[in-house]
Order: sequence, then C-alpha cells, then structure tokens
Amino acid sequence: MRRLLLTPLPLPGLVRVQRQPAHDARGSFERWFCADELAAAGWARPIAQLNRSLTRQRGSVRGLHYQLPPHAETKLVGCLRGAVWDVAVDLRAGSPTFLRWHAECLSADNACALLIPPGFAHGFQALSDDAELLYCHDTPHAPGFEAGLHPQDARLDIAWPLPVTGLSPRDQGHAPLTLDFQGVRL
Ligand SMILES: Cc1cn([C@H]2C[C@H](O)[C@@H](COP(=O)(O)OP(=O)(O)O[C@H]3O[C@H](C)C(=O)[C@H](O)[C@H]3O)O2)c(=O)[nH]c1=O
Repeated sequence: MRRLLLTPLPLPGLVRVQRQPAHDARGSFERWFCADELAAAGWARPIAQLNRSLTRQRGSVRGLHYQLPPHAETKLVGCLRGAVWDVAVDLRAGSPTFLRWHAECLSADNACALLIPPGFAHGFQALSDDAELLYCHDTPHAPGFEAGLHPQDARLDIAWPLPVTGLSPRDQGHAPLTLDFQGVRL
C-alpha cells in the first residue's frame, strides 16, 4: 500500500511528499522514507546520511546550501516539530527555471516533506520556536564541496514570511550572485 503521496512542483524535479499517517486509538504511524515509492520521484540510491537540525528561534534562517558535483545530492526534508518555510532554488545550468525558487510549509502537523534534487540550493525559515527538521541525504556530507547563497540575495528575491534573523556567520558571508553565474553543471 502506498503511504507517500507525490506531487510534482513547478520547478522540474522538485516534489512534495505527503505522508499518509495511519491513526488509531494509540496515536499514529507514518512512513517517512520509502525507496520503492520515492524511486518515482527520482530517488535512486540508498540513504547515505540522516541529519536532524533544531532551530530555537522563530524567524531564524538556515541556508541556502548545496553540494557541488560530484557530491551533488538529493535530499528529503521533513519537519519533526514545529513548522518551517522550506525553500528550494533551481541552480541547474540551462534549466528553464534557473534561479527560480519554490517554498512549501513543512510542519509536524501537515506531514509534508520536500524532495530536493541535485542542483538545488536549500534553506528554510523557522515559523515556530524549536523547529526540528529531519534530512535524508543520498550523498555523504562533503565539506570541501559545500557551496551557498545568501538567503537575501537580490537576484533570488525570496519572499521570506518573517524578518530574517539568526543567520550563521557562514550564511551571512555568502557573496552575492554575479550576473555571469552559470549555475551547477551536473
Ligand atoms: C550539512 C552537514 C553539516 N555537518 C556539520 C558541519 C558543521 O560543523 C555542523 C553544522 O553545519 P551547518 O552549519 O552547515 O548546518 P546548517 O547551517 O543547518 O546547514 C544545513 O542546513 C541547510 C538548510 C541544508 O540544507 C543542509 O542540509 C545543511 O547545510 O554540522 C555535518 O557533520 N554533516 C552534514 O551533513
């Protein structure tokens, strides 16, 4: 029985994954990840890494991050506690939606996750205090291949719902996108 409802989003390859919890008198049970079901959304490799982040303050932004080839990754991001406004930016060279962004609200209550393909930058803003995310990655962390964009980059013009706060020094320090930025060649 399929327990994940997949909805393609306006940026090709970006997919909303709606978990279908089973409820009973004890509470609920939901499938977080399923290789067979997510293969239809382009997940093709075993999970390489699971990460959890906790963001204490509502309004804090983490990102926008991505890994460069050959360590470009697919990630599945879902919310364990609270709520976030989750953003993916298409950085794929030659993509018809190059530099366009799409956001989804992910919360513990809405059981919604975002499947983000290689070549996308990812970031989020906490919409609640103590927002916890669980990430499934198909590629290990490759520190030497990490790249990032400033969440308030003028070329992206992301409409963050709250005033942006809590940026890490690394995220504050991302250089603005130049006009000759060609994107990520996968
Ligand atoms: C991503 C990552 C980080 N780390 C270490 C590196 C640092 O010592 C520490 C915190 O890393 P960072 O400040 O990059 O964490 P975030 O700013 O939350 O970044 C993450 O959040 C944005 C929104 C993402 O989409 C990425 O998954 C990830 O980059 O964890 C690891 O050990 N493994 C990892 O896979």
